[in-house]
Amino acid sequence: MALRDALLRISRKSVRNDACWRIALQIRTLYDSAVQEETGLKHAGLVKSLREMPGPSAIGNLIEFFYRDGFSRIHEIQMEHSQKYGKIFKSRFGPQLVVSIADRDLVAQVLRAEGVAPQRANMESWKEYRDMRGHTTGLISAEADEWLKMRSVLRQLIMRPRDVAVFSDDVNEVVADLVVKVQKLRSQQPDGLTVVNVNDLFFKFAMEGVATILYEARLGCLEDDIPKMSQEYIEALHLMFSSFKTSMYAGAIPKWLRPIIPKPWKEFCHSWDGLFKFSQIHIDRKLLEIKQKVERGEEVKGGLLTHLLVTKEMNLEEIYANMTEMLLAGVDTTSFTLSWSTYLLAKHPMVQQQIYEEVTRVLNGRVPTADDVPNLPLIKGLVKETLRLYPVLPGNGRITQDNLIVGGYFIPKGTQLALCHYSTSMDEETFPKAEEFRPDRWLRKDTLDRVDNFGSIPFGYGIRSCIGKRIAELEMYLALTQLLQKFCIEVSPLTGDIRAKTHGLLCPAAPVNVKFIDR
Ligand code: HEM
Repeated sequence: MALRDALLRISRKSVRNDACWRIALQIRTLYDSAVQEETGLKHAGLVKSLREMPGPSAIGNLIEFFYRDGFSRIHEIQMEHSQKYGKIFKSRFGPQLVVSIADRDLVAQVLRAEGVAPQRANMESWKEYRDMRGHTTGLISAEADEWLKMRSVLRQLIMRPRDVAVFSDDVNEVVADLVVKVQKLRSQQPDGLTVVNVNDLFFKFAMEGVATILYEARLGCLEDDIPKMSQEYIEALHLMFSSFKTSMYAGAIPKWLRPIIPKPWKEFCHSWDGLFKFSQIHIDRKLLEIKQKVERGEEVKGGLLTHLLVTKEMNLEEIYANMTEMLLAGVDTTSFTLSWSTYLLAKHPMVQQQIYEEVTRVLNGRVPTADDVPNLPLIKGLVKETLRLYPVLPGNGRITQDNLIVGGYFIPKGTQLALCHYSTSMDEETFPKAEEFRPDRWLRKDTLDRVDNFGSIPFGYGIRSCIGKRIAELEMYLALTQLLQKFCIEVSPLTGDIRAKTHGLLCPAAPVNVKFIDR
């Protein structure tokens, strides 16, 4: 497959020498005929069909998920099934057939072959809610041209590290509040050191951090008295995730059953109402501010939201929808990763010391900025390694837009794929001693030592990958660096070994309680 990718990338421009170009063309022609032969092989029965693909039975799956609470063990089931059935297997969920791919190279093949507007999954319930309320779809739920248009606008603004570097000072203000909050919370405990359920704190930090960038506003989530509106939003967000299963059922339960089982759909709509309302209030407020400035003849300057409102590259409904979806996507993902990072640091004091020494050497006590990040490879390694061990999205979906041959199977257009990132992250071949927490495995000593990225792609890959990756990274790098500068992080006796569970996202199955001891 590497050959296939290399051949597809060959262009007249990239091969200047005529002789080389002719050879390249000949190889490509040979390859094309091999592919045709492969397609022929399918007809001759040599490429296997989906019917021949192994996988658990539909009834087995039903028992696993509904009776044995498989929804909270999706990552473990992924591992079990890939060990039992191989790197590519099929599962049936009611009428839905899903082909799971748990091999680094096959995942790479699928993602590299994507077209201009890849489709992630069936988002019917999200679309239905939006149609019902007259909202448009945002990046997560949009497809095709509608998605492409919004994605082209947003990718110009937040996809590169230098795009988000301008938010460094704003994020640092939030980090300063986080540090104060750590001090306050630990002082309320008998030992004066422990922060109980650190995820609660990181949730508020992540919400405050991402809102500072998205809405250019502070929400007050880290204050002692959280403003009512922010509190309501937090509740709506919790409802969305705590009722994850119900939200899933909301999509899975056919419409005609809703009068008999109304709760899931009602809760689903109720939490979305809260999320949209919150975004609208903040966006309308900014819009009014801009209008007043224009009326007064003042210059309008600002960040992401101001840019979108002033340039009108998206209409107001699209801005509402995207801000709502980005805020939703940016809070739990970031906070779970921060919780896992602190848990891992607390559990591995030697590793923590190594990272602390890097931070001290590079910064010499100064507050870090985005410009310092390239000089803090172990901080980057810490985040990468955390996301390898605990990818918040343990799997990702795609609906194939062409017929594909993957792993010797013919996969027709329109098939739902599940890319098993958790399994590939734990593959010993790509990551020796995969169970171990080793941020230094990500240091690029030389090219031979580099870990192949497709083994661990927690933000996805390519045109439909996470649009908030750089924002999340900036928040996490700045927060972890400053926490390490200020505190030695230790496990509290209240916390034993914590397993991961899936609750929509991969999260700690028990509260993470850690001690923050002044350095
Ligand atoms: C640790 C933090 C995060 C992780 C691990 C993460 C991971 C992901 C993944 C795996 C996807 C799916 C990519 C694909 O289908 O290939 C995704 C999509 C997305 N993420 Fe994130 N994310 C994080 C933080 C954020 C933040 C902070 C934001 C917003 C500021 C955000 C906004 C989005 C959006 C809007 C999409 C949909 C993109 C599209 O369909 O075009 N994410 N994220």
